[in-house]
Amino acid sequence: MSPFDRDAADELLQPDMMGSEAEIAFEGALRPKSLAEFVGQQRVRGQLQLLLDAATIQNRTPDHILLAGPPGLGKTTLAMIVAHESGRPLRLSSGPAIQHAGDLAAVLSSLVPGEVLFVDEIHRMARSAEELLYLAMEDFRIDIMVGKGAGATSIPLDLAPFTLVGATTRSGLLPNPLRDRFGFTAHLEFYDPAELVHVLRRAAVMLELQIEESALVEIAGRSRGTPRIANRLLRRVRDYALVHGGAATRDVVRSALELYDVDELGLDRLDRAVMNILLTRFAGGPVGLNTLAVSVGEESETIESVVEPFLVRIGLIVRTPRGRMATRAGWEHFGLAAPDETISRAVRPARETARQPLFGDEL
Ligand SMILES: Nc1ncnc2c1ncn2[C@@H]1O[C@H](COP(=O)(O)OP(=O)(O)OP(=O)(O)O)[C@@H](O)[C@H]1O
Repeated sequence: MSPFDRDAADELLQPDMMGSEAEIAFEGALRPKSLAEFVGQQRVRGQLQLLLDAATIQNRTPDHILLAGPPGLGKTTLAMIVAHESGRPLRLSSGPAIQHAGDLAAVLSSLVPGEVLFVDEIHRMARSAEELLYLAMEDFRIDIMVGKGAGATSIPLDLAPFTLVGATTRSGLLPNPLRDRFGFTAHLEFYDPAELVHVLRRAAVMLELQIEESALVEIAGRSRGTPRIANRLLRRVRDYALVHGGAATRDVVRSALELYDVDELGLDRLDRAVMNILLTRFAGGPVGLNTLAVSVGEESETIESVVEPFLVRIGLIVRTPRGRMATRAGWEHFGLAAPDETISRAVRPARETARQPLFGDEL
């Protein structure tokens, strides 16, 4: 088997793939309800808290918020927290569901005063709807077009004040006029293993699973910095411990995750395919993102929003002005010798980070 093969891990490690109904229900139950309960993202939490407190003092709706970052890092959860903490109702929608200006007009005109409108994948909303949103965000007003051609007229419609919370994995795709209308943009970062251990410990309690601390650290190190994946791996470990009738120890975690081909760094089939092409066909790069995407038969959006941020973060590739390049650690992870001029980057030491004091005061 080539080091680039193995695909059983795919379903477990895809942060943008939702699982079974049971998993969705589990995710829902796990969502923290307040900023204080939300693990990690200390900076974003502080910024959001200030924004919400200021709105409360002034007795107005909080400013519009854009949440940007890879899938599974907690954007939906934060939107729910914004509504919960400010005591306002929440309406859920998504960019792909808004394919016409009329779809958005229907949602906006039915909002109650102060409602929080969450639009997931906002970069996938139709252009015509985006334009309608500019005025709505700025003045709480929309112009509805009636009729066609020369006889068309626009009827202004006042809206209830609302807070838009947009989520995107591709903030670069949002047109500037839309981006500029958000009072605050939060960039969510991948989680450190210590933070994931905290997320996992909370989930283990909900699953009524007895699990050793070292086992949590082991799962955290393989979770791609993503709480959704950490929780998903924990469920598989729970199954394994249940079937084999033992406590969830570090060895049990290793055996369970080996069964699912989740390697020590948490790489999946697509990561391996990208690394394979980069190392073997392009001699480690530099190579452009689109070329990589075409070579592995995947959308460049997926490579850019899911694969690349993770590979860069763990130090297997770097972005250079001429394209993406494999690092020395990237070559070595696949058991290949790096050319002399290769850039050195340490693989982000998942376990070592986790051995440091686990939680700061903010957790
Ligand atoms: N900071 C956190 N603390 C605890 N649990 C978290 C945290 N962030 C995310 N989770 C958990 O991870 C799961 C996924 O989170 P969520 O759905 O909010 O991610 P998302 O960024 O909206 O993903 P997507 O972009 O795919 O919709 C949820 O079960 C949530 O409870």
